[in-house]
Amino acid sequence: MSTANGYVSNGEKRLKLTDVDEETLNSGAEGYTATQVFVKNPACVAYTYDDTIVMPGHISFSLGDVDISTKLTRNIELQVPFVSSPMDTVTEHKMAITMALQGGIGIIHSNMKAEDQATEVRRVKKFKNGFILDPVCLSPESTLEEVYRTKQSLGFSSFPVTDNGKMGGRLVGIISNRDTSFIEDPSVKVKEFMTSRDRLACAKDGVSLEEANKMLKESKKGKLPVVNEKDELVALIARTDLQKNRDNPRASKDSVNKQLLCGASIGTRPDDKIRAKLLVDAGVDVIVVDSSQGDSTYQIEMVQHLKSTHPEVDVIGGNVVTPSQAHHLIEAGVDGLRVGMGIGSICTTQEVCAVGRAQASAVYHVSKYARKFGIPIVADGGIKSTGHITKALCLGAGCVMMGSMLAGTDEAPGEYFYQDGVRLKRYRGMGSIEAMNQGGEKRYVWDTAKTAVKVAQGVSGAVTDKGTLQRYIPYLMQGVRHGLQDAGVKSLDDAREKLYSNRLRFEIRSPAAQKEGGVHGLHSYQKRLY
Ligand SMILES: NC(=O)C1=CN([C@@H]2O[C@H](COP(=O)(O)OP(=O)(O)OC[C@H]3O[C@@H](n4cnc5c(N)ncnc54)[C@H](O)[C@@H]3O)[C@@H](O)[C@H]2O)C=CC1
Ligand SMILES: O=c1[nH]c(=O)c2[nH+]cn([C@@H]3O[C@H](COP(=O)(O)O)[C@@H](O)[C@H]3O)c2[nH]1
Ligand SMILES: [K+]
Repeated sequence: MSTANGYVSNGEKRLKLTDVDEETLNSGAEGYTATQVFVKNPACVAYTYDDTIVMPGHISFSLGDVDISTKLTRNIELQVPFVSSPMDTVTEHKMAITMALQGGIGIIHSNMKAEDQATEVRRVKKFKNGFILDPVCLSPESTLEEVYRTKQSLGFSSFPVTDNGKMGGRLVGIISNRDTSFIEDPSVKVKEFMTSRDRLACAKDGVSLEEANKMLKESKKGKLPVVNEKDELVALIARTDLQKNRDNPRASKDSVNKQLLCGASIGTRPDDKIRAKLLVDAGVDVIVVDSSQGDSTYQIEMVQHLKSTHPEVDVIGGNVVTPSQAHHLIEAGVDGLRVGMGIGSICTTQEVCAVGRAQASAVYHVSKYARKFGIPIVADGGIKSTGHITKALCLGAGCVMMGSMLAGTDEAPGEYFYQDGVRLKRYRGMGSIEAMNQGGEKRYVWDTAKTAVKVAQGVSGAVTDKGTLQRYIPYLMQGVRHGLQDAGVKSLDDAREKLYSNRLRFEIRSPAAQKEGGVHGLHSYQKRLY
């Protein structure tokens, strides 16, 4: 398909894009350009996702042809435009691994010691599909009672046994259900009933997944320990994992070592330079400098430091919501920008500080400005549905960052709990009192008055169980593909091309129209997402 002068040649047929005359096109009958909605805006109103709606376009391609690959930063490309937020109830290594396997990326939060955050990054970078790199181990001196307790709390039944009871110790045996089924005395030691090393089939460090698979088939066992030349345990391979972990062709990987991509956030205190160094040593691919108001000398100085000290690592600055804020961070050298202030589901910033911006306006204005410098935008927060993601992408964002959408999945930190019969997980703002207390004093020691009052800019709550990301992310992707196809948009480049040439059209919905766009008038209904 080729485009010229607003005309599209589609095979033999030469279609004018909207198939209507100029007068109709300019009358509002075909919706409005983004400039009309967001720039020539006499009422000085800012809009967000729910206010806006995208006009349908012409579909000349199949759903499967919709390409949602994108750029996160100047140098990082992703197959899927989804980023998990650096929040302590959203992104630790499990979330980051799954996000990267699904083609997106996770940003490990910084509400923990710098060394621990670096360990989380290392776990993502060292991840190998099908290889469990941190299996829970037992010692030969553990008792049957301990085995039962560990089984019960973790939900799995096989454990490697090492001389020191830890990962990396010398492998001395393995315990599975079969070993424990006929023993009654809870004080019996593991060494008495384990399957000992001499009866175990083990793989050598460096084994490929295919070779391991073959060995598991031959041994007819459920687990295959991997050991190094000193017979120390380096990994465990589980048959059940192999079955579900088919290689993911979309996975986000670095070009050098083909390891999963991983991001991490830091703050703007002097100590954060040390944190950044540890993260870089752990192999982090992108650092997000995390502030609610990113246009500060603190952040500019931090961005300059990162770009001069670790030029190989991309830096995302923010958060910003205006072109002038963006300009300062672009000048400082950022490779990407994070957009959104006070619009997150757990945010109270606009209430508490009176500063921020409605998100659709923020995304449109900052994307349009940063594009001149080749800087992609992450639309951060306020995403409640696949429709919101599609709108963010149609307004110029390269990616969306999500908190509440991804909290409450199996891969998010924390345990599920029940409240009023509903299965929930905790989700809280990083500016909530609870999160600030967890983070220790780092944020307040800067206030010289010892009596400084902590002002919350977020709340602490819970979200419902969404199950595993392995199903949820494909659902989100497919929803976005449907939306883009309906808008007549074949890729994210195509979306931007149409946005800035006024061929992508929008309208503002009245409050009644927004109601109409949702489910209405039913006595009761069930909402199943997929
Ligand atoms: N996107 C959003 O709308 C919001 C996000 N948040 C999240 O909450 C967390 C905390 O955000 P913030 O409170 O903005 O953290 P922050 O650490 O950037 O800022 C807190 C305070 O410390 C000051 N400060 C920062 N660096 C300094 C330095 N080197 N010397 C002296 N003072 C310094 C700042 O000016 C500010 O007053 C982040 O995870 C952020 O993403 C919080 C509120 C809104
Ligand atoms: O005002 C705020 N107070 C907070 O305590 C807070 N914690 C996180 N964030 C921001 O919200 C984003 C996630 O928003 P969603 O849950 O809507 O996806 C995140 O990605 C952040 O940008 C906060 N904003
Ligand atoms: K909010």
